[in-house]
Amino acid sequence: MRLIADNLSGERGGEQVFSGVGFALEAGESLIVTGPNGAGKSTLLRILAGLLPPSSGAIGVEGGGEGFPTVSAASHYLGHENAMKTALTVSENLGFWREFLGEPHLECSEALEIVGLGDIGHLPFGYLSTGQRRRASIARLLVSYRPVWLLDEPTAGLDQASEHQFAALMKAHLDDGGIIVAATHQPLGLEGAQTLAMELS
Ligand SMILES: Nc1ncnc2c1ncn2[C@@H]1O[C@H](COP(=O)(O)OP(=O)(O)OP(=O)(O)O)[C@@H](O)[C@H]1O
Repeated sequence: MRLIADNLSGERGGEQVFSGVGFALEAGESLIVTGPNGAGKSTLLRILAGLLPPSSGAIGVEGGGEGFPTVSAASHYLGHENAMKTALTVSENLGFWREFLGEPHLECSEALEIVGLGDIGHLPFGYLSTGQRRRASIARLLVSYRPVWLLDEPTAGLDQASEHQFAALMKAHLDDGGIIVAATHQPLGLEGAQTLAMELS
């Protein structure tokens, strides 16, 4: 599979935030997006995820087959918000996403074990600490399969051990032929990643 972005521009509130962004990622490759607050990293990820339209340019996947014909169909999007209901348990939240997203991959219990939350699946999501909430959201990447992971500051709130654990998960995804685009202010430990440094316009 190949993910291609060609000469993309993005705007918010009628103002151009970035222009001329292009890249191509093959299976197993990753792109780290850096830049100051407001440079447009989240805007770019939301455009890739299909949540916002580009103001110009094109994005697409090649080789996604019938299952993953577009970038949005092929992608998991992990935004700043964790997209979990605070009153439901961690397991109920993950179970919802597994069913809603389809392409079942790991069982919820397995995914929670992997992110170190195996003991607290029964707790309401709202009881979790900031880092535990992020880890539960990372488990969402594992319960349904998507070849492309779009990650917006994925390690925000994680302690060092969880950062290392997440780096290993990303590496496994890439070794498995996945593709990652991640916006970050912190090193993510992805060796050989392409980089895109966005600037304030
Ligand atoms: N809904 C909106 N309406 C108008 N302007 C917006 C909206 N959302 C974001 N912006 C503006 O778009 C610009 C880019 O924001 P964006 O969130 O993409 O930046 P970022 O690089 O991800 O920043 P950060 O590092 O703080 O997460 C900012 O100037 C922001 O104020």
